Amino acid sequence: MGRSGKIDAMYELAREQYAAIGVDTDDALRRIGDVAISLHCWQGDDVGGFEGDLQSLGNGLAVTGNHPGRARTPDELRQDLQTAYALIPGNHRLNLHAMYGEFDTPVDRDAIDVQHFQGWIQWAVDQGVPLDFNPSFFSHPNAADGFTLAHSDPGIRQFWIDHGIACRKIAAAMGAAQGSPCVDNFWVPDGFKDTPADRKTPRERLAASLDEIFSGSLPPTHTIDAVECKLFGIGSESCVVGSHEFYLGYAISGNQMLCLDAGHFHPTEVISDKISSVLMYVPELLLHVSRGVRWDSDHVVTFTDELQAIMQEIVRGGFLDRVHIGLDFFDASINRVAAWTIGTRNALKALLAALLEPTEQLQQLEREGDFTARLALMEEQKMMPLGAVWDHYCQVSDVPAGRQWLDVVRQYEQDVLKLRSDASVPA
Ligand SMILES: C[C@H](O)[C@H](O)[C@@H](O)C(=O)CO
Ligand SMILES: [Mn+2]
Repeated sequence: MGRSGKIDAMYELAREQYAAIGVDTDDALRRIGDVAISLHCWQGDDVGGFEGDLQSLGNGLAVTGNHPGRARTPDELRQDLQTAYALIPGNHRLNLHAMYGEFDTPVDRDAIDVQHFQGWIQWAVDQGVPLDFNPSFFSHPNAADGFTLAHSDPGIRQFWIDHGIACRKIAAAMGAAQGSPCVDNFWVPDGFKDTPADRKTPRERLAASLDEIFSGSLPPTHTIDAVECKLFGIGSESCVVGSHEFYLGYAISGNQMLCLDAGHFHPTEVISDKISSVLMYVPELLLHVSRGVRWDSDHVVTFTDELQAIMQEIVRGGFLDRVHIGLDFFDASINRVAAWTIGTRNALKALLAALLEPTEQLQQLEREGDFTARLALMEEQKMMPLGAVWDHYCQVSDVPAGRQWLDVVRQYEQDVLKLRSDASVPA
């Protein structure tokens, strides 16, 4: 029997095994097929962007490593992304930062416009990859002292307000072109390295700036605003203006989507536990699925307990239609296409594992107070043949099952990535 036949046979056995505990694997596969994960463009070039002025990465973001093949142009980034999408089952999205526009001449952030994103919009339509968007409030001379929308200088604040307004218009144009809302996520780095004397006024300034940005009404069928909180960053260890409490309150009062990044809390604090609480008060949630190692280090997502818990919470709570799943990591020490592929495949594997749980049975046991059986069945679940269902999903999705995807990435590295050098950037 060939490999493909073996995958079919293993799936049939797995289907029986799951059916015996009341789980319909075909239904789980239908449901996962409807989930689009938003891949983050910034893994492909180490959060550099295409503004052409070689600003160093700042405002608490840091990428380490020098693996060959960083994308240097929008075309290279698109080619790399297409290589990754071809290795990931399902249809997914692209999360684009404003600094990744296509600029013939220098255009400052407050003056960017939809014309600078036409190449991306066309590519998204051609590829069937809907876009999400983010204003870029970092790596810019007007953010050099760590403050943007909460800056004490009204001129600097206005510059960033104009950037935020421009980005909402671009996101709405993307949503109109693709026929589905473009999630526009606001992460604002502002914060203090050392103990502030005044935490209140910067927060009032941030809220006022955001109010101005969000005052223009845009069709929710075109764009949905999200706001991303953070506990600390490099250089903002003592106080981040846009903290969790700040944005939870802001999103509830302004009806924005809240964004929870898995790396943005104390290392012992998990976002899986926050999902069901937050969704009682905000209509929708954006997740930045990331992996902090001791701090917000943005490691590639692996199949951790927390990743599994995040997906379990989404499925167990019936939240699949209210949670947007985005990725957020950047590792330049390994092949960047592999980083996307590993992280996205892991997110999907964890989601599939959650969809293959006997959720109703576990919740019934809990209602009855039978915590012994609940624990027993949760632990038995870990030995169920998830891998056989995953391989089948990859096979019917026409992407490599198992480790074969790595051969494709290695070949791409030889044929494409190793030929790139920073000394000869294509025009
Ligand atoms: C580049 C992204 O906007 C950034 O990672 C942001 O989402 C974040 O998480 C900052 O720590
Ligand atoms: Mn994030």
